[in-house]
Amino acid sequence: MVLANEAEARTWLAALPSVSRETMATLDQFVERLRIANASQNLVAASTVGETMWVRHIADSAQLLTLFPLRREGRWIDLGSGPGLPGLVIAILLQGWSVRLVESRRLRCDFLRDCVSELGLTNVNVIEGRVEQVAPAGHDVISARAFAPLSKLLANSVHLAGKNTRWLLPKGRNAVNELSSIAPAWQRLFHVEPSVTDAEAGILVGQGIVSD
Ligand SMILES: C[S@@+](CC[C@H](N)C(=O)[O-])C[C@H]1O[C@@H](n2cnc3c(N)ncnc32)[C@H](O)[C@@H]1O
Repeated sequence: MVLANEAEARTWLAALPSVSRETMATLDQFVERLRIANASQNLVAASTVGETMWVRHIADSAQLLTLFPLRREGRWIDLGSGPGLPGLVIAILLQGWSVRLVESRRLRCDFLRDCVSELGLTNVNVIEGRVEQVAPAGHDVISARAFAPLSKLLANSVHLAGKNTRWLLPKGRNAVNELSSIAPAWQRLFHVEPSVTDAEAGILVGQGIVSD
């Protein structure tokens, strides 16, 4: 199944477990802030701002929740969040979870902090800095969209993972190639799931770490 347009994306999202009318309203607020901010800083591709924001960004982020057994609480970290994709969308959808957004660019962090405050989110921590410098800590989920090539991503973030960590890595049309580029021991931890927003795109889903 691939979402064909904005109306389908909204309907699909509204049918996810625990997505209330209030949640949809908060997502609408986020989309509006993204549209406005994109006029002054390049947060998302301009071609996606008019007609495909819900498919390309909101549903594309939210689909990560369908790829593992969801608990009520947990610790999620999103690497290279940019304007909060997927991390801020996840924080809106999973208000029982603690969500950390790591982003190195100050202006983007300003946008994230403004959104957190305007949307009244209490479960988000914006970390302004580089992923590789975040203090070692365990997380239940690590996500990263369009952040870094897979081998570099893993090398720079393994200190944030443990044996139970779920990796959720949207990799677009290059998912299979990227997976084949890493060491076999790491490859065995991952598989590719299809994306609901692009028939040719894949999401790398992994579990745990390779210990030496
Ligand atoms: C291509 S953008 C993707 C943003 C967002 N994940 C998305 O899908 O729209 C990559 C983001 O990662 C950030 N970034 C790059 N290297 C980083 C690092 N080492 N630590 C933290 N953020 C980084 C960039 O500033 C940029 O906002």
